Amino acid sequence: MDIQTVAWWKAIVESMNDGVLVIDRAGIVRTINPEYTNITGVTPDIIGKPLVAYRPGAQLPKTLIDGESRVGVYRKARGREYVVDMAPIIVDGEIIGAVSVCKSLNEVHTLTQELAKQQETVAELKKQMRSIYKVKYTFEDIISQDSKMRDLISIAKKTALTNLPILITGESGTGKELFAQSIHHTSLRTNEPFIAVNCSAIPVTSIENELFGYAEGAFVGALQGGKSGLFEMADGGTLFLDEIGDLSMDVQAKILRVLQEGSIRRIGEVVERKINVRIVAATHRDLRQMIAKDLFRSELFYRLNVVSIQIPSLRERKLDIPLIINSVTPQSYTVDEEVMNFLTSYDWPGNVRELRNVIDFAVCMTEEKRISIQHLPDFMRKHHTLYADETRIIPLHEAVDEAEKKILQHALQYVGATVQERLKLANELGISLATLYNKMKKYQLN
Ligand SMILES: Nc1ncnc2c1ncn2[C@@H]1O[C@H](COP(=O)(O)OP(=O)(O)OP(=O)(O)O)[C@@H](O)[C@H]1O
Repeated sequence: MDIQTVAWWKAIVESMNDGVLVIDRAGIVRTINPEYTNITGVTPDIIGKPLVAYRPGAQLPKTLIDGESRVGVYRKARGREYVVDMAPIIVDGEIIGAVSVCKSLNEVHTLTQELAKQQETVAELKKQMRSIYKVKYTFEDIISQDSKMRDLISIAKKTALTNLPILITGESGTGKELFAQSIHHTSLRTNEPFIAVNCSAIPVTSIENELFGYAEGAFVGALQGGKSGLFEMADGGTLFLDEIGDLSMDVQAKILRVLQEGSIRRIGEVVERKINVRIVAATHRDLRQMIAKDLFRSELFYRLNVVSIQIPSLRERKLDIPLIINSVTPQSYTVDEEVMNFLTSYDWPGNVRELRNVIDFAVCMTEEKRISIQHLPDFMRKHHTLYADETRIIPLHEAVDEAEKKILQHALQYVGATVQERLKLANELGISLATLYNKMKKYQLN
């Protein structure tokens, strides 16, 4: 080696952040760098002397004999702690020396402390995430004295403790999410996240990104570092897939795959990520009918419908109406008997949600802490005049409108939003598709 090359290698070794000591084939120390002195306290006067004479416990000379590398050897000398990696230096198949590279344990301690700090931050963030995704409702919040509802609550409580998928069906506002939250609360996953996804509210173009996440650069506008999806966020907890009947066949197939494999693949990524998620799905649609029309995958239905909870509409459990009214009305308020009777006989297309809204509104309107018919929303007062007072003569067109609205409201609950389904409904109703859309607009039905 010429002088320039030797100077070059010396400069490299001296600039290293790890301590370096090199011995030749005879076990004589040929070089050490300043960091070696920093870490071990051994000064450069060792150079040119046999290592074992200076450091009797040194293992580096063994490397000369067996040619084996030694990694992470712990050493403590002169009150200093460090770890050493040792390797033979081989040229043309012959061991011509050995090198020892050491790292101070102070640095390792600092890194360990830094790691522990980061782990604490991750644990704290996880805790915060759990509190964000904590459920609000429990089974105690489900108000009902209906025997069918009591049976459903009992089934839900029992199955909550398992990992079985649950499918909750029922009209809008019947309490599907209330059941889903209560199930999570009672389950062993209660301290893990409850993630609710309204499948009908997420645009078709982003539903897959939201559910499965994506890798960096998966598409234009993808976040740096990629993004985890809702399945990943719910890991360890419960994923509530609300309005599952509104998902395209394509997305249904992908969800089915996730459930079968127990793992997800972010969009644009090839690695599979294991997930442990309990699925509770809900819909107001008749999935069996959708299967018959090739709008829902039967394999997914059977996978989700392991436990089936079919919540009856409020009009099918009228006894619950006064109970719910009383629970929503503040204690110091009274409700006129006329109001109670009228609300109990009403059909409640929006179920418990609509009933709660009507009472909240009436409580706001009354000034004497007494709810009478006049405090109900306009559309209900109209309905009351139409139906409650049978002796009163009302314009026929108002009665016809009201009846028409009720029929449409009811029918629309059971059909999807596609043109084909609406056309089929229009045919069943004996009107054209255009007339159906006009009437939906007139009565503000979606
Ligand atoms: N049996 C019940 N007792 C008390 N409150 C109820 C009951 N059922 C529903 N509610 C209340 O009614 C509202 C609507 O309930 P929830 O959101 O669970 O209905 P949903 O069936 O999931 O509706 P959607 O299909 O429109 O999403 C909530 O405020 C919920 O607390």
